[in-house]
Amino acid sequence: MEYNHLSPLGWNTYFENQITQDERELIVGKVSIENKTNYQVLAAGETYIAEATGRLFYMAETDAELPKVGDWVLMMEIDKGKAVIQKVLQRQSVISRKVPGKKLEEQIIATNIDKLFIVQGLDSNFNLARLERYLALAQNVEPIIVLNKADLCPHPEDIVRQVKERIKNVEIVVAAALQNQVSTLHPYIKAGSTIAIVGSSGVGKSTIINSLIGRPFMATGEVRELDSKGRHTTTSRHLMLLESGGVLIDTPGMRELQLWGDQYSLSTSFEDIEALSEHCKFKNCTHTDEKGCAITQALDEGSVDEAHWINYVKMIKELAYLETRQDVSAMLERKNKWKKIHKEQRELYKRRNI
Ligand SMILES: Nc1nc2c(ncn2[C@@H]2O[C@H](COP(=O)(O)OP(=O)(O)OP(=O)(O)O)[C@@H](O)[C@H]2O)c(=O)[nH]1
Ligand SMILES: [Zn+2]
Repeated sequence: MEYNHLSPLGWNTYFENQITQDERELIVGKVSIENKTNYQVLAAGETYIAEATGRLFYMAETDAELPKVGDWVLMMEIDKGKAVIQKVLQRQSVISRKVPGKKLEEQIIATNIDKLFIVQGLDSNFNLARLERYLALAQNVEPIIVLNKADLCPHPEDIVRQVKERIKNVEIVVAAALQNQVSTLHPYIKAGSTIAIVGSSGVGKSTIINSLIGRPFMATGEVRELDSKGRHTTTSRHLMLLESGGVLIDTPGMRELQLWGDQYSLSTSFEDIEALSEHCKFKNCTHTDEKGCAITQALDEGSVDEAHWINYVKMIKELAYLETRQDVSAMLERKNKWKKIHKEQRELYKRRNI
């Protein structure tokens, strides 16, 4: 395989099969930082500062189609260390949320992820409902719950038990990153696999990364040095290749995590409830006050936790709203876009006189 050298970064045949004969001359790279106006891209033995072509911007119907951290891109070198991104290869997985605020748009957190470390502190930050919400991000990736700051909790095993009672079939590890106790994470970090780290602000994501790589990760400095214009750019996601193998993606702490997806995103956190709902009398049961609802019956019997159910109903409502509105916004976007294209085409024809 002529792209063998890319496998430590997670390259595989899924991506290779997308490259046409004509595109074989282009440089393949992985987006490691997204800046305001450009990207840092890792390729064979070289780090590039790259911009997306105007065509790529023009063709993108939404921001989500533009290069994001974790993406495999095809580039053309224009100068030493500088390149232009021509194409984003189709993603194997996407972690995204709804943009904060009222807008109904997707915000991509990272792409082409194999595993997701969902971090929570074992201090006052610990919150089961929030864990259930973060698990909805893990589509097509393996989630691992990381309970950090074990040093601040007298009995971490009690919390682990609590999580296990509510969330089935998800691995849970305990860490104390400030004390460099992160060895519980090592088994998940393998050569060629990409892991994103998510969690609210202050749970210790950066401390975990620093402890894993054994030195402080000076992201801002590196970016300033690499930015061709020497500008101070605020970056929010960083992809790094570990010396021991494996790729880590750090993400900014999130204040609110609004969902972007469909009902299937709930199947990890609410596997038990979804299984029960098959026995509801009505197909469109909302599991609130219908007769013959298997879930409310289980609640009455005490076999389903009430807080777990309340969170399920809340999240399912949020997704249902999105599903009805998503179509509308997608349609509007497409419409505006086509209007723009038709207008430009007409102008082009006019200039060419055809
Ligand atoms: N006691 C204790 N404190 C920790 C631990 N891990 C991180 N901290 C502290 O928690 C605070 C936040 O840690 P960060 O690593 O900056 O958290 P973060 O998740 O990267 O935060 P954002 O960058 O805002 O998303 C810092 O003061 C850390 O020293 C831990 O295991 N135990
Ligand atoms: Zn029901």
